Amino acid sequence: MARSKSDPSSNSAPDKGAAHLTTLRGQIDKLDLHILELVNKRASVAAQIGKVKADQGGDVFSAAREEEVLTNVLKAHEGPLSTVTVKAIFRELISGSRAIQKQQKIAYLGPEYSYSHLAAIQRFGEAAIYNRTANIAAVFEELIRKHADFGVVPLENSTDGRVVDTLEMFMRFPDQVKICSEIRLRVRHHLLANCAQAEVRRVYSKEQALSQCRNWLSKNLPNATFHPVSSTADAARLVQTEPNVAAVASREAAVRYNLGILAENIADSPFNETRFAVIGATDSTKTGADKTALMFQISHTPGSLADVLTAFKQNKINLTWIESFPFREAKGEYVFFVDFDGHRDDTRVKKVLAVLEDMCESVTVLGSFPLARADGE
Ligand SMILES: C=C(O[C@@H]1C=C(C(=O)O)C=C[C@H]1O)C(=O)O
Repeated sequence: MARSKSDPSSNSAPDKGAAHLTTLRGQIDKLDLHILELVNKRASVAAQIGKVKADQGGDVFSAAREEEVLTNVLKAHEGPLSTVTVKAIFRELISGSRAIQKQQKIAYLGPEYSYSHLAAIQRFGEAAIYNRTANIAAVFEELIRKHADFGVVPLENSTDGRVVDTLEMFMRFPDQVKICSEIRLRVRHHLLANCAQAEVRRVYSKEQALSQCRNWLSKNLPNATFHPVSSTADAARLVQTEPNVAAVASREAAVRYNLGILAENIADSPFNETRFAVIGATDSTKTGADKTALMFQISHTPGSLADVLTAFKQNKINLTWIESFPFREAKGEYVFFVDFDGHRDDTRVKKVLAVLEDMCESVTVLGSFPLARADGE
């Protein structure tokens, strides 16, 4: 159809707009090529670093150096991109740089898209190889047999507390694995299904996830029954196979199993976070903002725990976590797990460790590692 003079599409404003868009897109095309050149230059330098490490026998993954890289970048960052976006970009740049040196194999508690898998991807990015295992013990075993370079295991959840299976494995292999990094993952549970909410009769999820959403589920699905399964991702898989069922699982599980999200963020507590440990053959070098994880066993006598805690107090060391765990080999005795601020190379940490060596029946430094940022920070 021919355009008349009164046709608004014929006036010059849209033409100008279109021309402006072409100019701006031209700028983006140029910038993209420049970015591409720079990221590949960065990767070439990382490859050279890899050669130096191969000659000197250094590890490909350095949690301390990666923290330094991220701190430098975030300090300089002024927007307009969000911090989350910048972190995601650098996570993948670093992931690719590691893979150029040597592709890292990461063992995690499966199945795919479990929260352990999401935590592992948050730490190691898309360029790593991920090996899922059926249980937490197998993550440790994969590492000890050198089938994996690193393992990712859950330590504690803000709602459910400690993860017993992980602590038990540290007790079983006290000297064979070290914590080299920690990951804080915000756990966001969603209700996933391929039917309407009113049609849901059964809800599957991991026991802990069902318990973390208990109030929401009973209020919003009064006619449904709740069934614990081995993982949230497995629950999502089951939804594909049965009618009128839903799963409590992650957004990523919804994408993987092609399910709709009926309700978002259904956990009863708005803050739900799981802390994971990255385990490897060695721990991390000092960054200046570090934590140390320790496991110790004390005699079953009055005041022995108080004496240990006093040693921390006297050296002005802040404890960030403490858990007691029954020691299987001696009835009534306990093993304690503590996390505290500082690196094992710090003078005051060395002092407290020396005191503990004298006081305790056994002391194992599980590792020093950079303080994790909160998910999204
Ligand atoms: C390049 C290095 O190797 C790895 C990759 C890093 C990066 O891409 O910046 C940083 C630390 C290492 O995990 C390095 O050690 O500097």
